[in-house]
Amino acid sequence: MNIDIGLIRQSWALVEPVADKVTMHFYAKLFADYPSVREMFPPAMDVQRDRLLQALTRVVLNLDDADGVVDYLGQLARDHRKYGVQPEHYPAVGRCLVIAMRANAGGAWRSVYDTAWIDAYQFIADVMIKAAEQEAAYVPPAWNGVVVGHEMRTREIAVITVEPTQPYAFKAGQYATVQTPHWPKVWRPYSIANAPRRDNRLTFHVRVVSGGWVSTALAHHTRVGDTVLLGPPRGSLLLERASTPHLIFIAGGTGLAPLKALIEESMWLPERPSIDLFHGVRHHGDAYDLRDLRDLRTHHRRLRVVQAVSDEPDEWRRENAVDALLNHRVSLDGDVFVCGSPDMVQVTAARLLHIGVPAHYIHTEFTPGAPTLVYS
Ligand SMILES: NC(=O)C1=CN([C@@H]2O[C@H](COP(=O)(O)OP(=O)(O)OC[C@H]3O[C@@H](n4cnc5c(N)ncnc54)[C@H](O)[C@@H]3O)[C@@H](O)[C@H]2O)C=CC1
Repeated sequence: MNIDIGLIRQSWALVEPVADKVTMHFYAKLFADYPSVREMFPPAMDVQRDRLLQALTRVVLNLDDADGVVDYLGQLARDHRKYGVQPEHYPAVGRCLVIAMRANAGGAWRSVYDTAWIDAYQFIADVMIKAAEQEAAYVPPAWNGVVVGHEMRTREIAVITVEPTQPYAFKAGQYATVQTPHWPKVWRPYSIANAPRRDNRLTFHVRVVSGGWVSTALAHHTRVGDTVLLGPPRGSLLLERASTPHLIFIAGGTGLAPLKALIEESMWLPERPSIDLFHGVRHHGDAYDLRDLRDLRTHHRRLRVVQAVSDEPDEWRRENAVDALLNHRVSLDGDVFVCGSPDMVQVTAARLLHIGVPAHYIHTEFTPGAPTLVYS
């Protein structure tokens, strides 16, 4: 890696305080000079701008960990295949990025920064192009899926089953990004709520988020027989992270989805772990999956399911999932998997640490520095 890390960091420090302006400038320049690139992006660019910023920040901060940066860029490239990114797009992006940084550095930009960024960007582009090409040999950029099941479990939560038209290999606990024909180019991640099945089907738990384009389209404007696009499976909330015979699963709302997949997978293990699942919802009516969870219990004798209700005014015992765990005096002797909103995950992990659960027993999808997932 032939990059002057010192110059990159110096120049980044100049533009980081105005990073929002840099990204706006970058996209304006890119779309003005290369209009055909515009159609690869969604109509509203806010989420996309944040992603570019997160990615750049991460690369700049980690340049001295060459292996880590290469892994990260490779993943980024594989994720970008579904947007239709081609090798010829990279020089355009690199050129506009340098122009945008220079224009927003308040006159302090030096010509040596140009050279440093051209070298750094060449390295980034080489790694990404190679990673995308390697994967293209055996994995499609996206999968077509037919909706084969659509059930409104509450007014705001749909359970949707999709059958990809080609084999879709994933691990229990992973998520897929989903695009509906209602919102071309807009992708949102949803956890797959089942372990891999012979019928190749994937089930998603979709809660309508206020103002959420994809969640509204999927829940309210999608029917059996409609098609969606699926991105490749991602995520590391996997059962292989666990090492103990007793597992504790703490789910908030539709954060239940990946944990349910892990329960299904655990049923195939030669030595089934015992599992305590605490599912927190705000109101009784939000307990959208009780029937399926009861069904799972009849097949998994070592599974216990506790439904906790946190915001019901008439409930004598209002508790979230982690309160319920403590109230049930469960022995905290095993791996704990937590999934829900980013706040819920953070608060729950902090409480678990506080009550003495070792950090290496706590598993979440949100790792520091990783881009936050937006389920809307
Ligand atoms: N649909 C999916 O595939 C997945 C969804 N998620 C995320 O899970 C979340 C689910 O949201 P909803 O269903 O609306 O449920 P919600 O977040 O409104 O509430 C579910 C439960 O979590 C508790 N909770 C919420 N915030 C908390 C906090 N800061 N501290 C402690 N407890 C808290 C609530 O009291 C309630 O018991 C969303 O943020 C979604 O993005 C995460 C993974 C997968």
